[in-house]
Amino acid sequence: MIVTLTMNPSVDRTAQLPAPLAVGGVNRIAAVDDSPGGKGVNVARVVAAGGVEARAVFPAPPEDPFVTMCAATGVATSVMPTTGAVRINLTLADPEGTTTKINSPGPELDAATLDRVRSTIADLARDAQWVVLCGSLPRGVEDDFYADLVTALRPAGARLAVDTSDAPLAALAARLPDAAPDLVKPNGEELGQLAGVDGAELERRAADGDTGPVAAAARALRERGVGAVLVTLGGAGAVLVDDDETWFANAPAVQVRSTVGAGDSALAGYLLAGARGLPPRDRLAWAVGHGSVAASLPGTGLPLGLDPATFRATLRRLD
Ligand SMILES: O=P(O)(O)OC[C@@]1(O)O[C@H](CO)[C@@H](O)[C@@H]1O
Repeated sequence: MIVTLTMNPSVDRTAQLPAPLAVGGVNRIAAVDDSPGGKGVNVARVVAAGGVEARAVFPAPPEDPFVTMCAATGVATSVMPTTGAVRINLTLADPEGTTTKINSPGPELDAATLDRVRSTIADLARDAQWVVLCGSLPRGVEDDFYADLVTALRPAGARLAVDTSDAPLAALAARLPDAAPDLVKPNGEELGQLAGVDGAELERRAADGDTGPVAAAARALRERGVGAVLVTLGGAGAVLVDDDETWFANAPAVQVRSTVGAGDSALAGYLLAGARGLPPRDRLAWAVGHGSVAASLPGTGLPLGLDPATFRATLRRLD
């Protein structure tokens, strides 16, 4: 089983604009769609659709519309009861595939909810292959919540993945190697935050076809105890450092409609390939295959139940 934790789930509201966003102007919406989101919820949905048991853990009021939306997807959930309504994250999507995301802070969590989350995750970790800690931390949660969880869950034996950004990511980086996860899935900017280098420069170089600096930063993280590093670079492809191998995959040519959920789908693809015992190059091919299909779908569109025969990534070994 793969367990995901989403501390700050969201109703993902996608507003389709008929023309590119006019900042400072009046924008009219052509269509609106709501779907259940939050990184761990997305990962669990893709993993379950790929045929591997998954469970999404998140705090929410039991009567919140978000809980009903999640139930309708069929994904198994453990809802940690809270009182603050689940946030609404807005995506402004234009016809050229540019997405502007406006994420809300989310409701504050109290100490009792945090205790419940910790003990539920610790129980589930005993029977899980992976526990995946995902997304931003809402108010009331200390920045080192994920770093503490990695340390606390280590004896349970499940492998641990973290996909977060900004302050919680910086807190994790400051606690390496003691709080080193088995997998991190940064984008270029987040890799910079983790490795203490300029992430914008990593992204610029990768966009120019030079993935050497990304690979070097990812390898440096392995030297600080992180098991594997899956770096998603959008249209510039992806890099995986895993089992002492470094691989690059180009991004398959797709018409990009919305990148929301593409990174989560890539992470799920990696986990699905791993569940089949496939080696690093295939784990990266599956990651890129799932990520690129997600990017081709509107809103928080997820690749649910893909045929691996359709994956088109070109892979190159970098070491
Ligand atoms: O605010 P966070 O927790 O960093 O990210 C939340 C979010 O942007 O991540 C998912 C896409 O990765 C969306 O479903 C969701 O709206």
